[in-house]
Amino acid sequence: MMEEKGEKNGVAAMAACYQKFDPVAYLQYNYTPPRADFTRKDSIVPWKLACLHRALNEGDVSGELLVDIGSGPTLYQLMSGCEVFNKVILTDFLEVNRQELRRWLQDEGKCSLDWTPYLEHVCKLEGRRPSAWPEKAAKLRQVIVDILPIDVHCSQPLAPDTLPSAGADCLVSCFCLESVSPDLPAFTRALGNIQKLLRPGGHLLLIGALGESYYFGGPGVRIPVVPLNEAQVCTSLKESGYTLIRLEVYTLSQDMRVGVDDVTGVFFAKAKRD
Ligand SMILES: Nc1ncnc2c1ncn2[C@@H]1O[C@@H](CSCCNC[C@@H]2Cc3ccc([N+](=O)[O-])cc3CN2)[C@@H](O)[C@H]1O
Repeated sequence: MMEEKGEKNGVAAMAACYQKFDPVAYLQYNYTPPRADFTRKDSIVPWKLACLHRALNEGDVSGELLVDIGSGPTLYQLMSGCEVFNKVILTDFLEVNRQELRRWLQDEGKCSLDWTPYLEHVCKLEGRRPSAWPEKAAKLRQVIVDILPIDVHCSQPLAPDTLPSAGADCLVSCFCLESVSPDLPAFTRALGNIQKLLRPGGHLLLIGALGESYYFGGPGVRIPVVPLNEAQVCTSLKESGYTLIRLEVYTLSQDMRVGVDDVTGVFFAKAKRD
C-alpha cells in the first residue's frame, strides 16, 4: 500500500508541473532551428521524420486507426501516418495543447507554428514535390477524427469505448512517457497502460529522449524527466508486452543543445504488441 501511495504522489506532483506548460514557448524551443532546420542533414527533426517515414513504409504496418499518445501541441509525428491510416486520433493531457491542435485542424490561421516546412519535407521523403504540401495538409485534416484527453498513468488511459474493441492498429508517441513519469517503474507501467490500447500485432512507434533529467515547458517552467538509456528503453518495452523490431539513436551535437533541456540523445523504437 505504501508503494501505491508513493506512486500516486509522484504522478500527482508531475501533473502539477504541467499546469504551467506553455505550448507556444515549447514549440519555439524545440520545433524551430537549429533543432528543426530542414537545410541541415544533421538536424533532429529531419531525423525524426525520416525514422517515422521509413517505419511506416516498409510494408509491415497497416490498418485503419492510428492513435497518437500525448500529442502535445505538435503535428509532425502524423505527417507520414496520415497517408497509411484513414483514421487518426490525437490525445493530450492538457486542454491548452488540445486547443492548439484544434486551431490547426480548423485552419483558422491562428496557429503558434507554421507546419508548412514540415509538410514540404515529408512530401519530399515520399518522392512528391514539396509544393504538394497543401494536399498533405488536407489529407491530415481529413483523417483526424478526434482530439481526446488522455492520462498514461491510468490503467485505462482513454475514456471507455473510445477505441474499437480490437484496439488501435498503430500507436505513435513522441517525447511523452519519459517526460510525464516520475521514475523508471512509472515509465514502464505507462508503456503497459498504452499497450492495452493497441491490438495484438499492432505497432508502436516510440520517440523519446535519452539522458534527459529536465526540460523547460515554458519560461521558468522546469519539468523533471526520468533519464533513460537505450538498455532501459529496450527492457521496459519487453517488460510491458512489446517485441522490439528496431531501435535507432540520434546523438545531439553541441549546437543542438540549446539550453531548454539536458537531452543527450533521441531514440526511435519500432515495436509490436505481443
Ligand atoms: N499523465 C499524462 N498522460 C499523457 N500525457 C501527458 C500526461 N502528463 C502530461 N502529458 C503531456 O505530455 C507532454 C508531451 S510534451 C513532453 C516534452 N518532452 C520533453 C521535451 C521534448 C523534446 C522535443 C525535441 C527534442 N529534440 O531533441 O529535438 C528534445 C525534447 C526533450 N524535451 C505534454 O503534451 C503534456 O500535456
